[in-house]
Amino acid sequence: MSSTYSVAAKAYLRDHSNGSVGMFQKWRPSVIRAEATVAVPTRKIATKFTELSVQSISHSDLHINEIVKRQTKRSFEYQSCRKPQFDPAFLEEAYEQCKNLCSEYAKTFYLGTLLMTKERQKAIWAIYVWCRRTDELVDGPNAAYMSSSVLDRWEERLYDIFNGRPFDMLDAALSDTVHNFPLDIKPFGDMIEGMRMDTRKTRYKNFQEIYLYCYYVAGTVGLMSVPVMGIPPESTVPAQSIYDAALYLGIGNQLTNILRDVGEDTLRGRIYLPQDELEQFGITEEDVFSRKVSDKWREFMKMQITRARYYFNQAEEGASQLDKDSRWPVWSSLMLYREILDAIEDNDYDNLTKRAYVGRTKKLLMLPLAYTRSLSMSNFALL
Ligand SMILES: CC(C)=CCC/C(C)=C/CC/C(C)=C/CC/C(C)=C/[C@@H]1[C@@H](COP(=O)(O)OP(=O)(O)O)[C@]1(C)CC/C=C(\C)CC/C=C(\C)CCC=C(C)C
Repeated sequence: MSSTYSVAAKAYLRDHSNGSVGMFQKWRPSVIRAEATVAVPTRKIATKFTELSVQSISHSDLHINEIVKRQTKRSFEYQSCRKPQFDPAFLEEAYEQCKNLCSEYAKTFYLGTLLMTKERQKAIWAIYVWCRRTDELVDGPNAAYMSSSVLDRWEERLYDIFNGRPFDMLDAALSDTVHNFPLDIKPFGDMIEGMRMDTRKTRYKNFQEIYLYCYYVAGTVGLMSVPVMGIPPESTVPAQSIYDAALYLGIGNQLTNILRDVGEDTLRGRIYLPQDELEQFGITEEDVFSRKVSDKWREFMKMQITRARYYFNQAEEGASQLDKDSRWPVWSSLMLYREILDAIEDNDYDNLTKRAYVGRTKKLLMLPLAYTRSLSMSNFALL
């Protein structure tokens, strides 16, 4: 299917806020839902205190291998045959808007994208904007209007994007992107599923449930990014391990995000921490809601920080396997987010009343450091 967007269509897309759904094949995530119990062996890492489970959902349960296969296809005629034909000026403006949103909301990351090729930059900006808009549905100023039908409609729009029938200008940029790069729809759909989970759930029984949530809302970003960032032909490691690393970077980022925002989340009645582990440390929900930093809390946090660092370490090797022009933003994101964990330690583990942050100067100093890291290509076998 192809479609041409004229200036009139452009205006229509901008102004028409209730576009029809059109024909589409309903996409449904095939991965397990949070409530499902999955019998897979739990991997553990030893910490100073005790063993810590690090992964209790296997990537095959999340169907990652199938996504990798589809995204590493050498030819992707299945997409190019449906490539929408947009008016070039319209498309240029669409990408320009994505670029502006990205530079406004994610300054450091935006800076990191500047070394990438033009095509890749545009694609990452378009993906970024779609992810941000998805997140805003549940976390943004209009979150009060959130309902399952809003997410259903967003999912229909996702299908339309992949079918070359975008609803608005920003969707059109992504529609072009998914036809320029071998991007599979599943990680996008899984992110929407993560937003659904967020609206239903305010407690997480164990790390398995947290891991699933982190996969949905952030691991998916890693999976979306790899086909755009590219794996160079000289890479000797299996694509699957690079995708695993990308997913782990998302998990590490999201775990860090959660640890940074514990206090803020309690104000919304939410605790994104494993209840069984809180219990093991003798911490009750009331303790969390009273926002008092006790020694028990500090010990608990040390463990959680160790686990988040584990994921960043797992991601490092993969970051060095990406195309060299794409490594800088990845290293910046990795180093910057990991630094937030140090900031929580510097606050003596008070993430209940304080928000750990990395100052502007530190952020700026990190950019050349990340650049240096991005110059080296790893020779190590992964994972
Ligand atoms: C290079 C790079 C970082 C590319 C990713 C660009 C991209 C498409 C980002 C989208 C991020 C986004 C808006 C996700 C929506 C869900 C969400 C809010 C997730 C949290 C992000 C940060 O949120 P926020 O902006 O609110 O944070 P602050 O409050 O401003 O601190 C997350 C924590 C998830 C972020 C996850 C990633 C960026 C995944 C990174 C993984 C890769 C780019 C793969 C790299 C490949 C290898 C092989 C390691």
